[in-house]
Amino acid sequence: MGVLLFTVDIRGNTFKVCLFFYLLVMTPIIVESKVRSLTLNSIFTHFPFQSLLHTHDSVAQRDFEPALPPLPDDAMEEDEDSVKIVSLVKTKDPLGATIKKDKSSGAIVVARVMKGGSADKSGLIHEGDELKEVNGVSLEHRKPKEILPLLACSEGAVKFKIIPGSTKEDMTSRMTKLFVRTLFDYDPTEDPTIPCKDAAVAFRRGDVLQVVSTDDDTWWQACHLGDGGSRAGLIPSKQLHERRVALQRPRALFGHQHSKPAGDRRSFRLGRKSRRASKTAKLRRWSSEVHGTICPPTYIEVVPYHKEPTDRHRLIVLVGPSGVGVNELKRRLVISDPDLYGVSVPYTTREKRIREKEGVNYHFVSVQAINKYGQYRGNYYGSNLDSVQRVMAEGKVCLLDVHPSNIKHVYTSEFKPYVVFVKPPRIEELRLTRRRAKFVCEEDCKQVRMFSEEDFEDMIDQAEMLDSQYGHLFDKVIVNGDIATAFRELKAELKKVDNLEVQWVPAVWMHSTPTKAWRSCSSLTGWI
Ligand SMILES: Nc1ncnc2c1ncn2[C@@H]1O[C@H](COP(=O)(O)OP(=O)(O)OP(=O)(O)O)[C@@H](O)[C@H]1O
Repeated sequence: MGVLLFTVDIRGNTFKVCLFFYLLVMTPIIVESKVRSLTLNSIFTHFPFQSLLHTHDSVAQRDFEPALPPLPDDAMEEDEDSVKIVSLVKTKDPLGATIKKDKSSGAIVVARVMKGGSADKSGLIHEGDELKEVNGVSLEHRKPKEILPLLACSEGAVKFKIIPGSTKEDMTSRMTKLFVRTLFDYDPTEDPTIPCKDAAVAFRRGDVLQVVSTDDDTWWQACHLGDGGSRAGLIPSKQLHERRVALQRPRALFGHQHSKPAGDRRSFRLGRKSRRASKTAKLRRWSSEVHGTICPPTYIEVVPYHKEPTDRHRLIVLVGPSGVGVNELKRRLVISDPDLYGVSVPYTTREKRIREKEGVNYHFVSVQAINKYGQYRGNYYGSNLDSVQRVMAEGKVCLLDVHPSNIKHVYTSEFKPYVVFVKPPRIEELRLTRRRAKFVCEEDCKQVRMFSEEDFEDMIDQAEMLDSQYGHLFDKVIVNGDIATAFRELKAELKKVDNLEVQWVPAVWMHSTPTKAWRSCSSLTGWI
């Protein structure tokens, strides 16, 4: 008896149907049942064999595929090749595409296909495709917002009648591999211009995103680091964010603000001397003038930095308004581990306070000696780079206290600065902690500083200004309310930074020229 062997391919699964086994098993049974005389015909009419033949026929006729709806009559009127019926199975995730009305033709077209979304994975829907129908409902003369409910209420398979766009490019070849750190907050729920809120990616300042497409001048596509391979979403392009900031200064748009809005303290300020109000207004005016002349921070390209055991520690830059506790935190760090932490003693033109020591807290110098450094509250502060290099060469973590405007001098691969912003807490907590601290400090025979209400207000005002002007430079914000808590948090953070195997640092530190992906992002430039 011959062996009949055939192989069929059902949706990629290979099923080998081997009649040999059927006959091998069945023949002895047939023999035992005294049906030697049965003809081949009777074998073929046997039920299991019939089922086998039926299966074969189904596979041969591809009966297993989902039934497509009948081609609509009017489809025949159009060029046969240009009409596509696409059936996508809808999961709880969105389809991952946005639509718009083409201004010239009035047609509904696919505006964007999100990388990794259902539409993208299907490979059947592309940017520029014209949507004619959804589940048999014509989209003619409909607005995009009328179409969304049609999609929302459809369950299971959603059927589209599509006229493929004329410019179908290979999307994968256009995908960029670009990592950026975001330098502003973005909350799509507060952005009325986003084409589709569900298709957007929210982020906080400092997040690292993988940008997968910069094709569109207005909306880029990106996903959070670690979400690689998952669905990308829309983020404002660099150009869009710059335009928005130019139109609506001085604060970042559509995002949470890191520093407390002035409203917190406004009630306190009412009735205070007008001198305070005019001082604050002056600071704000200066801030918006500065913002008016420079590009607002948007994104900075970052690359992974793999720290080798032989690499020097990164420079730790501590910034904050005067009196917030930068020196106190530095002092505690050095006491806690003098072999690990070292300081570069800064220079200042301000007066020496009681019990401050020359060469320990500061080098106290005249204005003439230091005026090349940055100005801050009427006093000059500065640090000497040689002394920073000396501390780092000793293999220590160098703690540097500078005004943020001077960070640019150490923003290099040599120092790889990690910037910590020490921020004051709310004014109520400032009053409580700083006044209580007086007694603790006195018992401990340490330097005591008396703060006035005006000092607290100044500290909070300055913190807001620093945050709005230099916030994009900050890697970490520590609120110095309770000193023990702030110190613990800072120490843990520095330890983490020192031990992290992979750190995302500005690409300019690692490459002398921007990467190919960054160059491809048209007008992306430095931000400082
Ligand atoms: N969280 C805190 N609770 C109570 N007292 C604090 C706290 N942080 C700092 N102080 C005290 O506040 C005073 C000012 O702190 P510090 O000198 O560290 O400020 P600074 O930020 O270095 O300011 P400057 O740059 O003007 O010297 C010190 O007496 C310090 O002990």
